[in-house]
Amino acid sequence: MLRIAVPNKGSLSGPAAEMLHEAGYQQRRESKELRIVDPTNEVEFFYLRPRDIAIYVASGQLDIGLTGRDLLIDSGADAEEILPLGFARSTFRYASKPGTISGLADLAGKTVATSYEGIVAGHLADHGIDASVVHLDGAVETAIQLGVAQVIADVVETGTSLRNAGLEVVAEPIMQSEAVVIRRTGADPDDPKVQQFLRRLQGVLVARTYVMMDYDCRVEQLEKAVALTPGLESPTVSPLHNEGWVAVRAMVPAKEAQRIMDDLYDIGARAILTTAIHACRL
Ligand SMILES: Nc1ncnc2c1ncn2[C@@H]1O[C@H](COP(=O)(O)OP(=O)(O)OP(=O)(O)O)[C@@H](O)[C@H]1O
Ligand SMILES: O=P(O)(O)OC[C@H]1O[C@H](OP(=O)(O)OP(=O)(O)O)[C@H](O)[C@@H]1O
Ligand SMILES: [Mg+2]
Repeated sequence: MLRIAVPNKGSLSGPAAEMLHEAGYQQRRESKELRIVDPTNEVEFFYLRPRDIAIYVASGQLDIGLTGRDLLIDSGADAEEILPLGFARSTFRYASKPGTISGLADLAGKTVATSYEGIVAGHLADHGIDASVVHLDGAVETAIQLGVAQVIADVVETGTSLRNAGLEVVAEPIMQSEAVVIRRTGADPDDPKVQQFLRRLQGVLVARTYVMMDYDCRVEQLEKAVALTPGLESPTVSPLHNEGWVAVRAMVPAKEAQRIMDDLYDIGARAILTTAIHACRL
């Protein structure tokens, strides 16, 4: 049975459960459940604090985990990222009151408040900056106003929290984060159960990012049309009853679908339609 760690709270937990559900796995019915078994898929899910997931996975008791890249790095645990999941995207940045810090070097001698001490201490050391780090559990944006620190380092998504606290970002982002699948460093990369789990999640990612496009076009326009819709391998082309016409079917990135439909129309393709993909194995 594959043992998987899933975030039980916070920004990662809802989208992680949704993705696992889309991949065909049973998920817990209520938020107090800490462990469920999905017997059909031979998987056991452990609902753990997002911060603890890398530590559990590194210990070897759980095969894989879903967590944030920033949390993985912050933990310093002996675990590695094997698949990015495309949700909970954020940057991790320094911020301070406008006009107080102009670049990384100005952090020397200052106090930086953060919930991610591991990332920040590592970043400061890498840049040879001697600054103090104070650990806070959350709401770190308030630390400056209350005099605990002159600088904060925190997750930034829309920037609303910083703006509301009257702060601005300082220097380049420390890192880009998103939800990721992790496993213990050095674990067997060919474990068939893990591979099957990853294929299922990849299927969800493809279903979320691609649509199926169908259209009819004249044989003379086929090469131009296929250049617009190359598909993942190669498009399916079938003859139509009307001589001189073919039907084409290919997967296209959902974000580009409208532009591709316009371009296909311009070269004479007709009956252009898209349909959602619900599941996929590449
Ligand atoms: N606003 C956000 N947008 C995107 N990702 C976020 C956001 N806030 C936190 N994250 C991500 O969520 C993970 C942290 O999860 P965690 O549950 O510890 O904190 P949280 O989501 O802030 O929840 P809480 O603070 O309520 O406990 C990190 O990977 C972080 O990058
Ligand atoms: O750039 P934004 O879109 O504003 O998002 C970033 C904010 O979201 C998270 O906070 P959360 O609400 O989880 O509270 P916390 O600080 O207690 O973790 C994070 O710690 C930032 O404060
Ligand atoms: Mg938070």
